[in-house]
Formats: sequence, C-alpha cells, structure tokens
Amino acid sequence: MMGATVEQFNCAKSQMGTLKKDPGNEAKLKIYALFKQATQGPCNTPKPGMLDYVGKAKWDAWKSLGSVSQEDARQQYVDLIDSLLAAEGPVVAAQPTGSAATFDTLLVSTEDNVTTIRFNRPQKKNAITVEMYNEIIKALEESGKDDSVITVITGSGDFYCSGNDLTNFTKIPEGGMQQMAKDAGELLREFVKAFIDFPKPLIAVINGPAVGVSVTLLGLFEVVYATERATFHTPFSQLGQSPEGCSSYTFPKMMGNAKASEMLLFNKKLTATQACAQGLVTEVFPDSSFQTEVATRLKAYAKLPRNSLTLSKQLIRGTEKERLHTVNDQEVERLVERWLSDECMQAIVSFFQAKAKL
Ligand SMILES: CCCCCCC/C=C/C(=O)SCCNC(=O)CCNC(=O)[C@H](O)C(C)(C)COP(=O)(O)OP(=O)(O)OC[C@H]1O[C@@H](n2cnc3c(N)ncnc32)[C@H](O)[C@@H]1OP(=O)(O)O
Repeated sequence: MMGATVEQFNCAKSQMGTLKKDPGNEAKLKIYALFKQATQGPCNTPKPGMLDYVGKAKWDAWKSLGSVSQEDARQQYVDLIDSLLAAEGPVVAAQPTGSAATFDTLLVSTEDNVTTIRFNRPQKKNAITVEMYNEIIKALEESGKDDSVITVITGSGDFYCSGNDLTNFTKIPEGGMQQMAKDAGELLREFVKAFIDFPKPLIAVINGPAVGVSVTLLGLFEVVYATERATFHTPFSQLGQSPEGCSSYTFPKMMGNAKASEMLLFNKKLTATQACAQGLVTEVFPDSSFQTEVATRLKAYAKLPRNSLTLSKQLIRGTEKERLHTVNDQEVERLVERWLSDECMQAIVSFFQAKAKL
C-alpha cells in the first residue's frame, strides 16, 4: 500500500471537524490510534492503570496497530475519514424514505434504510447502454451519500442483466472508431471506479441470468444472493474482448486460476449452484421463495449500525483498493485495444447478423 502524504493527512485531519454526526466510540478510537501511529509511530508509552478506562481503551487501540508504518497509518487515517464523510453526506433531497428518484433506465428507491437500484430495460434483458452506465454511476454516488444502511442492485423482468448493450459499439462518433474506443474506455473506468469506491455494503440480488460486465463486477460486492434460475456467463473471448470489472484479479483470488480461466478465457457458463461453490455467489435460493427470503435478510441487515458496517467494509476492502484501481486501469487499457481489433468487430457484426436472420 502506498502511504498518504503529510498534506493529505493534514487535509483529512481538518475535514474530520466537518463530520456532522458522532461516528461512535469504535470509530473514534480507531481515528485516535491511527493519528498517534501516524504522528508518533508505534505505541511507546506505559499502559494506563486499570481504573483509567478511557486512557486504557485509547492505549489498547494504539498498541493494536503494532508496527504499522507512519506512512501506512496516514493512508488508513485518510481512508477512514473519507469513508465516514462519504457515508454521512447530505441526505439527498430527492430521496426521502420510500421515494423513487427519476432515472430513464433504472428504478431507484429508498425504503427502510435499503436503497435499491433496479436495472429497468427488461425488454432488452437489462443490457447496459451508455445512458445506463452513466445513470448507475449517478445512482451509486447518491446512494453512497444518502441515509440508507445498505445498497442493493437487482434487475427487472426475467434477467438480472445481459451485460454491455452491444449497440453501444454501433454508434460511431465523429472521431471514428478510435474515438469510440477511447470514450468507451473512459466510461468503463469511471463505472468500475464507482463500485470500487462505494462506501457502504453493496448487495447483489441476482434475479435471473447474468452476462458479461454484470458478472465480472460481482467480486466488488459484499454479498451476492441468487435465485437457482440464475446463470453466470462472461463470453469475452467469444466476443474478441477481455475481462473487466477487476475480474482478472477478483476471480482468480476467489476461485483459483483454473476455475477463473474456465470462465474468463473459455466462456464457461456457471449455474447458480456452481457459482456458489466457486465463491462468486454467497447463497442460492429456490426461485419460488427467492424474493421473500432475500427481503427478510435485507431487512435485518438494514437495522445494523450504519457506521459500524461502513468501517468494517473499509477494513476488509481498504488494503486492496489501490490494487483494484490499478487492475481497473490495466483492464480498460487492454479493452480499448481489443475493441479496435478485427476479432471484436467481427463478433459484434455476427451478433447483429444472427439477430437479423431470426
Ligand atoms: C460504452 C461502454 C462499454 C463498456 C463495455 C464493457 C465491457 C463489457 C462486456 C460485456 O458485457 S460482454 C457481454 C455482452 N453481452 C452479450 O454478449 C449478450 C448478448 N445477448 C445474448 O446473448 C442474448 O440476447 C441473451 C442475453 C442470452 C438473451 O437471449 P434470449 O433468447 O433470452 O433473448 P433475446 O431475444 O436474445 O433478447 C431480447 C432482446 O434483448 C436484446 N439484447 C439482449 N442482450 C443484449 C445485449 N447485450 N446488447 C444488445 N441487445 C441485447 C436482444 O437483441 C433482443 O432484442 P430484440 O430482438 O427484441 O430487439
């Protein structure tokens, strides 16, 4: 992990004063400990006496950081303050509890502390258009700052999502194919970044088959619940493309190189049960009880303390965030080249030719 600079650390220190809500004792102890470690190094003071409860708790928190370097402590401090600020951001005015914000390709609503982002192009199997990528980024940005405790992503109709809308590659801008690939790369980078940086627990509710980028992103979710009817397919080589959504890193980490290669190189489509065995899915439910069983879980999770969940997510994900951004950049760079390849163009032409023959 690369550490934060002293300037970034000082900036985070001053931003701490702008927190509107008390982050709670657990977070305050962590902030104290990281501050001490960042400014003085490992704990080197005598342990306070038994009756000095507060002093002892602070000392324990500092001591628990062991030999973490001052540079790393600065980074963890900056990340922690960032995530607390992101989690408490202003309650989005257009998103009072139970309301639905307006998007053209999504249904977004917040109810009982759960914000649900639902892909809403069921007639196209929820394929993701350029507009929809942008709306998902916006919905995540708003949901990261609203008052909800967890965020859920799911699909309308019989599919979860059929991945990138292949018509995205048929609208050639003035700058030609090169410009199209460049623009698509930038959009994809921002899209995946919105998932990497999302501060709250993110839960995927996979209501049917999932394809392409909607599958690769799953490694960036905290929990993935699937109906037994769901399938998971990443047909990249078939399309002359290469993996994205950080899956070139998260999939081998989750399922090992061989199983990841079957999916990402050789287009193997997994059933929900197989995906669960590989660690891509958390739990599979019978289709008949899927929605009610998952709703019960979500309701319970949404009653948990918001800050504790955000902080715990940050502990689990924080150390690899930088790595994920690097992976995202590399995957985008490779895809921009791939989109201009004969293999990819031919595969897209074939998809539309097959459609035309029906
Ligand atoms: C600009 C930023 C770009 C970032 C790109 C990031 C890289 C992402 C990569 C990927 O996601 S790769 C995966 C791409 N997806 C696919 O290859 C899936 C293609 N679709 C299919 O194979 C099938 O449609 C299906 C999903 C298996 C469903 O088959 P089914 O027989 O059940 O339904 P259909 O009649 O085929 O579909 C209904 C309707 O929806 C249209 N459609 C479905 N998926 C897509 C799609 N991905 N792109 C565009 N259109 C799609 C399909 O053509 C039908 O349309 P109509 O014929 O009714 O007009």
